Amino acid sequence: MCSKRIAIAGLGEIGRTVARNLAQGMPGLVLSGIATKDRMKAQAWLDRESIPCPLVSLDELPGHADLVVECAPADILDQICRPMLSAGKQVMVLSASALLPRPDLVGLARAHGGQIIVPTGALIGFDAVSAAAEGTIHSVQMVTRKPPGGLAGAPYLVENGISIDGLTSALCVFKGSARDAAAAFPANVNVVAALSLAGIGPDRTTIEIWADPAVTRNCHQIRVESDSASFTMSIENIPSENPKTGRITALSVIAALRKLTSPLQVGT
Ligand SMILES: NC(=O)C1=CN([C@@H]2O[C@H](COP(=O)(O)OP(=O)(O)OC[C@H]3O[C@@H](n4cnc5c(N)ncnc54)[C@H](OP(=O)(O)O)[C@@H]3O)[C@@H](O)[C@H]2O)C=CC1
Ligand SMILES: O=C([O-])CC(=O)C(=O)O
Repeated sequence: MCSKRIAIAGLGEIGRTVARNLAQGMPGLVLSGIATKDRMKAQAWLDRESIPCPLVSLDELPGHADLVVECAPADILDQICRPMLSAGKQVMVLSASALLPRPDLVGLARAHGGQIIVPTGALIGFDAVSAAAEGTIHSVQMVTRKPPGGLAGAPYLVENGISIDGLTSALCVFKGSARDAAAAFPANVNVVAALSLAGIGPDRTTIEIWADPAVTRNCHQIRVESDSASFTMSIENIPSENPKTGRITALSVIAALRKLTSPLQVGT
């Protein structure tokens, strides 16, 4: 049987870990292409890691892959998804914040037999949330606490003149819907965008975001009330070299990729 060809768009924190694991060998999967911005930097990294893999442009991805792992800046989501989905292929999307204002991408996938896969990423419990969504979910509330460095530069902070430099106590910098949070903090709370897609949607899912100098991890707490169960979940993510991104994110992608071909699947 032919291996499924997996390409990576964006060779940063997540992309490098996924590339390494695919290159080391994952059953039924082969690393078939990488699209990145700085090709010289990417080639130097591939040479250092002894990973043989063609570097391709975003529009060449459909010719090289059955599935693309999108782990690039949110503003190029369209450029990655449209050619793949139009060709009836799969995209695993990490920039979940950028999906919320683009429901047409789901329509494109439907029209051409493609698929968008949003992995659990830096969060937890999408199995229970999607099971509860088969019944009636009354509310999904999330509270995120990050070290100030994990929120620095977010458009909402800049546009509203909110300074988080030198904070000595926790500051609530945002309270609102997942939809508004995704627009306000596009590189910081992809987690709530993904959670909203698993559950009751971006307008009814709510989030508080705190800049907290007392935490060293990206901490997320979720409370779900439904007609089948009430549950509370929390996760404390160790930041990777990119302080905005928890280490577990790339591992979630690897686990999701492994499920694509595994003879045993555990969890919804
Ligand atoms: N769903 C979730 O739970 C989570 C989602 N994320 C999201 O995942 C995405 C990736 O995160 P992360 O790996 O930490 O990000 P990084 O910033 O570490 O890496 C992004 C990479 O994208 C590359 N890139 C920039 N422009 C282009 C382009 N035009 N074409 C191809 N590649 C490009 C950059 O390449 P170069 O180095 O050449 O500039 C960079 O290496 C982000 O959108 C992030 O917000 C993050 C954490 C959790
Ligand atoms: O959602 C994100 O973009 C990242 C995040 O909160 C985390 O890694 O904990």
